[in-house]
Amino acid sequence: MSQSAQASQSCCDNHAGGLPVEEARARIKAGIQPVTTRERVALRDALNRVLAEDVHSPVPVPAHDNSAMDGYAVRGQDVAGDGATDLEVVGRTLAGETFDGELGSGECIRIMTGAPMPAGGDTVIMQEQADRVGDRIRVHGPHPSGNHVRRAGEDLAEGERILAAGQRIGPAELGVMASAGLVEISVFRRLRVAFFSTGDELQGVGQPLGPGQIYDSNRYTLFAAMQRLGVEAVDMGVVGDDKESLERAFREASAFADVLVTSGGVSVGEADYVKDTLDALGEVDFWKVALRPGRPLAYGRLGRALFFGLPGNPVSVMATWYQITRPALLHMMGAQPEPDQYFPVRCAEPLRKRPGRMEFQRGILSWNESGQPEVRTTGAQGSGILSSVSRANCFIVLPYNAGSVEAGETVMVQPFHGLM
Ligand SMILES: Nc1nc2c(c(=O)[nH]1)N[C@H]1C(S)=C(S)[C@@H](COP(=O)(O)OP(=O)(O)OC[C@H]3O[C@@H](n4cnc5c(N)ncnc54)[C@H](O)[C@@H]3O)O[C@H]1N2
Ligand code: MOO
Repeated sequence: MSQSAQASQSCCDNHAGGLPVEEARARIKAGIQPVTTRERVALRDALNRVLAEDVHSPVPVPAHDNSAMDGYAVRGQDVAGDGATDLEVVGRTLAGETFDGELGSGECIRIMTGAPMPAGGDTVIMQEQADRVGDRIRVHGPHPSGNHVRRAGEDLAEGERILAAGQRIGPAELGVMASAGLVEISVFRRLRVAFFSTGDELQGVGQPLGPGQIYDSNRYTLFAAMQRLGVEAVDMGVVGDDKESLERAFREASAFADVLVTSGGVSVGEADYVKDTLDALGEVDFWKVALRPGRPLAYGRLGRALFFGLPGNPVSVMATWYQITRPALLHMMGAQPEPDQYFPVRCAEPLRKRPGRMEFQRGILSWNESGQPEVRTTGAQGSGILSSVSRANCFIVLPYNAGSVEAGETVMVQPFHGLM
């Protein structure tokens, strides 16, 4: 069994507790057409975008054989033997210059890191290993031929594929394309993702809280997660807990957005109209996933837009975003699937869990005093305790049928690194 399969071990026989997480993901993926529209963008505008085609290097990188050290470029055969060798310094090359001429027997040049190798020279001796007296150096051998030389094309050969279509562009990808001298690249268009919070109790930051009110944090979490993902996030604010307001907002979003993400109002309470509104104006594909926190998630379509109705609890928003919505959006963006990142690690503390749902508890992964990796809980795991996520650096992923965990047992963790 793969680690991810272990992490998500077989669920319930019926789906009364909600659809298994893998099934929810697979169903969503099967119904999504990835975007195909391409556009050319300048390198710096490509951060977080998805490559629409393979990228090849038009030049070798590095462009020429060059020195990896500050020192002296020599002919390898001159310094291959044991014992001392005296060489005459016949020139000097800094990075950005070239040596005009060819090294003869018994000759060397002063060379700096990054400077092209002189014709005839194939080996570099670090200056710490050479004694300079006037125009001569004395070195003690042997020095292997080719030492401290970086070969032309050793990073990228001319014509080599640097990156593949579907790859997401981060700092390293931007840098490697710049190293090949690329100016513009072809990427898929950005997804436009509308989002709003529902709830009459919600107040915006900067406003005093009235009786029974709370600050709206979900729009901040979602905005940040969308920025990180590289979609165009359109904030539609807070929509009241009434059918008319919801219908108006749903219609508005479906007219311009590829995806609508809402938070709150998807449970069974008396002001929970999100699922019914989706049913009335679009179609509900499924409601309820067997994960915790976040079970009442509603998924479906609203015209041409995908719809994710995330539960209102702040931690449920984060769990459902990272486990369900984000992978779906990546697929829709044209991105290659990310490798599963679940790792077994010793759990240093007991964890409370009831069988039935796959749980994404918040953990702190670290090295203990004995030099072993271990995970600890962030403490209370209520779905309203958002600080449990900000204190964590991983999800502790507990399978459906698992019960509580004893200290010392092995659990699967999914690090936030690269995810959040
Ligand atoms: N009788 C039942 N009650 C509940 C069930 C259930 O199965 N039966 N499920 C619980 C679970 S699990 C969840 S999760 C929540 C989800 O409910 P909703 O999606 O309808 O969310 P709300 O009721 O609107 O809000 C829940 C909670 O979160 C707070 N909230 C909402 N929006 C925001 C926001 N933008 N920023 C910060 N906090 C927010 C809200 O005030 C509530 O406290 O239902 C359980 N109930
Ligand atoms: O499934 Mo809910 O998100 O536990 O609070």
